[in-house]
Amino acid sequence: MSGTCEDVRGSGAAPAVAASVASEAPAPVISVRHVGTVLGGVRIHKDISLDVKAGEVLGIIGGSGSGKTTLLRLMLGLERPSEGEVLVLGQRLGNCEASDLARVRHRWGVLFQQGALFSALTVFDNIALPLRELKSLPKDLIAELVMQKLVQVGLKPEDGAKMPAELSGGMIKRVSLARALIMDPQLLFLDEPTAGLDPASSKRFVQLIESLKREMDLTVVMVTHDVDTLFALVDRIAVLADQHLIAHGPLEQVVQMQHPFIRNFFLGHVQRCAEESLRSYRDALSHQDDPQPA
Ligand SMILES: Nc1ncnc2c1ncn2[C@@H]1O[C@H](COP(=O)(O)OP(=O)(O)OP(=O)(O)O)[C@@H](O)[C@H]1O
Repeated sequence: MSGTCEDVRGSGAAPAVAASVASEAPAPVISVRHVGTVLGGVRIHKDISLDVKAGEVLGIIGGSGSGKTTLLRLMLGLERPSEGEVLVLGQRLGNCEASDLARVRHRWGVLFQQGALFSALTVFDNIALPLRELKSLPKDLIAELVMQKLVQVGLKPEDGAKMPAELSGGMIKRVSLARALIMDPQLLFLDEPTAGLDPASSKRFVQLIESLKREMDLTVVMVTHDVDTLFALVDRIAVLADQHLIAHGPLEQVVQMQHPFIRNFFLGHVQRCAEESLRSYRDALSHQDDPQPA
């Protein structure tokens, strides 16, 4: 199996330089070390190792069934690795105490693919849920925080009274994002954030994620099939295929790799990844208005 981009870049460093760089580098926000996963007797991952650095957006791509969502679930402590270990925000997941897991979970937010809103609760109550679970905040403060988040994700305060069934696809995503961010997390996980949205809504939602990422200084891990979303947001990508991590590095380096999955995935898009094109694409996106939540 081919090495990662980072393996290749790191291999040329003189040992003394490598050691001093390593001692100065901040600890990664997420560290996946030699992880293997077997679910229901089926091997999903073999020897996966990757880091997520503070402040970056890591995109995870791979074919259907390649184990992207399972990797996300390992990072969320919802699955245990069969081999290796996963550390998130300094906490080793898998066999930690429930109270330690609960503490670290308060420091991340998750946007699930279908939004995962509770259909019997209003928008307000869906967003307030994580705050109410703390059982220590006064009602007035909860109301104020929920209203702030509604506005921050581009919704109106009066949308708080609506039921999920009354919302458009774009609004559902925004409510889910507000809930994911209500605890002001350091880390945000996004599973197919633009799935099911039309191109215009998808573009507006990506703009919103980009501006919130900057405002809140978030580290983001995102699974996506969508090339435009990747080009708009990610710093590095991790590519899963044949149970392995076949690439892990900056977007512009990974697109050049010759693995058949990578070639097919980026077919027709390689030129867009040239540094200048990428910069102007992102500039154009961040300068467009974001008027409607549609
Ligand atoms: N609990 C489980 N028990 C057995 N097999 C599982 C379980 N969860 C996932 N799998 C299998 O693991 C493989 C990877 O699933 P996963 O959902 O992680 O893939 P994915 O890359 O996210 O796919 P997609 O892009 O289609 O959503 C699939 O073959 C799936 O059927």
